[in-house]
Amino acid sequence: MPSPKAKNRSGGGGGSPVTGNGGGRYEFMSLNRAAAPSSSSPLPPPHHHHHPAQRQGSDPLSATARLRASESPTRRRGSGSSTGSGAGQGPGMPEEDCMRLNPSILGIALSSLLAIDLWLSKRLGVCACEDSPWGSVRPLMKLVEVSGHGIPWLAGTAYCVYKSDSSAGREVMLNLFMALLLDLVLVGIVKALVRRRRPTHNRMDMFATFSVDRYSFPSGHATRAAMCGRFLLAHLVLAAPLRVLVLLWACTVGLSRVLLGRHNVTDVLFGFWMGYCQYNLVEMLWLSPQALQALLGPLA
Ligand SMILES: CC(C)=CCC/C(C)=C/COP(=O)(O)O
Repeated sequence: MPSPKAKNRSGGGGGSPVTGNGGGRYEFMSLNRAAAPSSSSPLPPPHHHHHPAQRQGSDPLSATARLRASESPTRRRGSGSSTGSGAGQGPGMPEEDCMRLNPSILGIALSSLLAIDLWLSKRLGVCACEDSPWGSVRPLMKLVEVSGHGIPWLAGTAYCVYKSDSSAGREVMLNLFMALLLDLVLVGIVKALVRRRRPTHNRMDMFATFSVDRYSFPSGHATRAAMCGRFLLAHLVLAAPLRVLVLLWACTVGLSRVLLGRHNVTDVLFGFWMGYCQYNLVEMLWLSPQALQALLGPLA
C-alpha cells in the first residue's frame, strides 16, 4: 500500500512542500497544512473567486493541491517553456492529468487500518514459533492448520465419493470436490493479484504449499473453512452439537492462521467473507448428476 510520501521528483533540494520552489521535491501536505502557492509554484494560482484571505494558503482547497504532470518543474524545465505556460495557465486541468498531492481521508483511513492490522496481527502471533509466548500451543494450532489444508479436504472428499453408495451422496461429495477446486483457483488468483507478503514473524514451515501460497492475502484456510462449513451445514443432516462443532472448527481455523503468524487479521477476515460468498457461487453452479456424468464420466 503506497505510503503518504511522494517520491523525490528530482535531485533538487528540500523545497517547501508542494509549493515546489523549483527543487522539485514534493511532500504530501497534511490536510491541515496549506501552502500559499508561490510564483514558481507548479500549482495553479487560486481562482479569482477565492476569498482574499484564502489566497494566503489558508484556503482548504489549496490543501488539496494538484499538480499537472505537464507542469511539473522537471517537465517544464525540459520543455524550456518560459512563457509562463506553467502553472494553471492552460484550460481547466483534466482530472486524469492530475496527481493528487494530498492523501484523501480514505487514504489516511486505509493507512491507519493497515497499521492497526499489522500491529494487532503481530500481537496475536503468539504461536509463531516454539519460543513465542504460547509456543506450547503451536503443535495444536499446526494440527488445526492441517485440518483446514486443501490436500486433506480433497483427499477426504474423493474418498467419500468412492465410498458413497447412493447417487445423492455421490452428487453432494462431487460438488464439494468441485467447490474445493474452485476455492483453490479463486484464492490463487487473488493471491497472485494482491501479492501481499506474509507477516514477518511467520515461520513458513507449512506442508505442501503451492507457489502463490507464499502470499498472505487472502487466507486460503479461512476461505476453505467458511465455504466448507456452510456446505456441511447445508448438505449434511447434523445434530445441533455437531453443527456447533462445525462452526467452532471454522472459527478456530481462522484464528489459528493469525496465532501461527501465517496471516494478518485482515487476510483471515476477508478470507471468511470470500469463502462465504464462494458457497453462494457453488450453489449457483450446482452440478446435477447428469452434468457430473457428462463432466466426469465413469467417476460420477
Ligand atoms: C496445494 C493445495 C492442494 C492446497 C494448498 C493449501 C494451502 C497451503 C493453502 C494456503 O493457505 P493459507 O493461505 O491459509 O496459508
